[in-house]
Amino acid sequence: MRTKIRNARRLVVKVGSALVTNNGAGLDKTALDDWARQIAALRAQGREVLLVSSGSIAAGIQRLGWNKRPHEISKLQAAAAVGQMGLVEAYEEAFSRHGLQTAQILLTHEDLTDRTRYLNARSTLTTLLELGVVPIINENDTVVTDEIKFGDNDTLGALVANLIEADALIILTDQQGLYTADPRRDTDATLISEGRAEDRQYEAMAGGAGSGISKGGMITKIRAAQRAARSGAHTCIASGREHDPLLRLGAGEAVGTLLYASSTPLQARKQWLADHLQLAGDLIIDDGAIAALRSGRSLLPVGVIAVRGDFVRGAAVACRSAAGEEIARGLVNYSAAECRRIARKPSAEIEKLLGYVDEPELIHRDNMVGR
Ligand SMILES: Nc1ncnc2c1ncn2[C@@H]1O[C@H](COP(=O)(O)OP(=O)(O)O)[C@@H](O)[C@H]1O
Ligand SMILES: N[C@@H](CCC(=O)OP(=O)(O)O)C(=O)O
Repeated sequence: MRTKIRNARRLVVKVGSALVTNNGAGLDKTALDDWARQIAALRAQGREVLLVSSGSIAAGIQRLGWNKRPHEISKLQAAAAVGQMGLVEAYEEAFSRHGLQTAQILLTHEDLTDRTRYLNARSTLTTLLELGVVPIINENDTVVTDEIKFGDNDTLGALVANLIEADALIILTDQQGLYTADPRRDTDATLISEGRAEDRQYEAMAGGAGSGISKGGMITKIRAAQRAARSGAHTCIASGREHDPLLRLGAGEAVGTLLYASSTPLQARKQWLADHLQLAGDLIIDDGAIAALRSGRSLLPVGVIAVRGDFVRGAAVACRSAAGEEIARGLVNYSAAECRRIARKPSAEIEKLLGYVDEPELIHRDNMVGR
């Protein structure tokens, strides 16, 4: 089973507040340096890594000299804004020692539920990965209110894993992994080595957060594993305080708890697309495009003969033959008006025709499911 992590090419690593801030004592730069070293080594093995890091609120509270976590949301948001500065600065410094550039990404729930923003976030992240940059992701605490908060970064880690179709989500925390009960409360609790992410028995074992500075606890990690599994990503929960947890997991060592997904990323994505798509329009495609789609390739504007309906970037549309047969469906990268302007044209002309280029494909094969 651990070969699943050894073979993972694209990984999301999530580190929690307790680890990042050494239980609220301020940013633990030694720990940050250590993760940066391990992530640089994983990158050198040809893997792509994104880091979801908590710690802005805890770091801000410490920077502002407050001795306890405030209750007012606006004060927490202010602390997050102050702390985030220090957080990204520390990561930038740590990764630059290994010749790696970093990028700050702040996301809200709405960014990942709105189709257009979803595609924008996805293309920014994949472009950063192509450029060899390590994205450092956190929740955008400045603009969130209760209803649209992820609420914890375990959920954010899983949504990012879904967004960029990661092979694995590694959650580093202050325990060795998932125990049969909260080890802070039950000294007889034993470590679970592995199981199916979807197995409901784990929810009953998991309790809330272990310290005043963390939010989620183990239950949000179990739910994150269930969510990550929906796009075929396997989740590992392991201690960030151990020696080289990321490298050992990458080498296939049985560290922490592995909660594996039962379906492959491709099956999971196709299932998601098949279940979720409410069609907003049609792209009528020529015989060349039909052949391309049937052999699993992306749809390019040059193969589109006509556009029906009125839709926005990110909407679900059907790709049909001139006779009306549905060949595939997927999430379109351009609005209906833009599609009409670039239909029948080579992708190289998109910029000239629209004044900008989002993607060379009208529908990327990763966002498409054949009928
Ligand atoms: N079954 C369990 N196994 C392990 N830890 C658990 C369990 N139930 C609750 N916990 C608690 O979850 C804590 C980790 O979550 P949390 O405090 O939110 O950390 P993080 O900041 O890493 O997200 C542990 O310190 C532990 O006390
Ligand atoms: N955006 C917040 C997230 C807090 C949070 O989720 O904490 P944790 O449960 O430790 O991952 C911060 O950076 O402080």
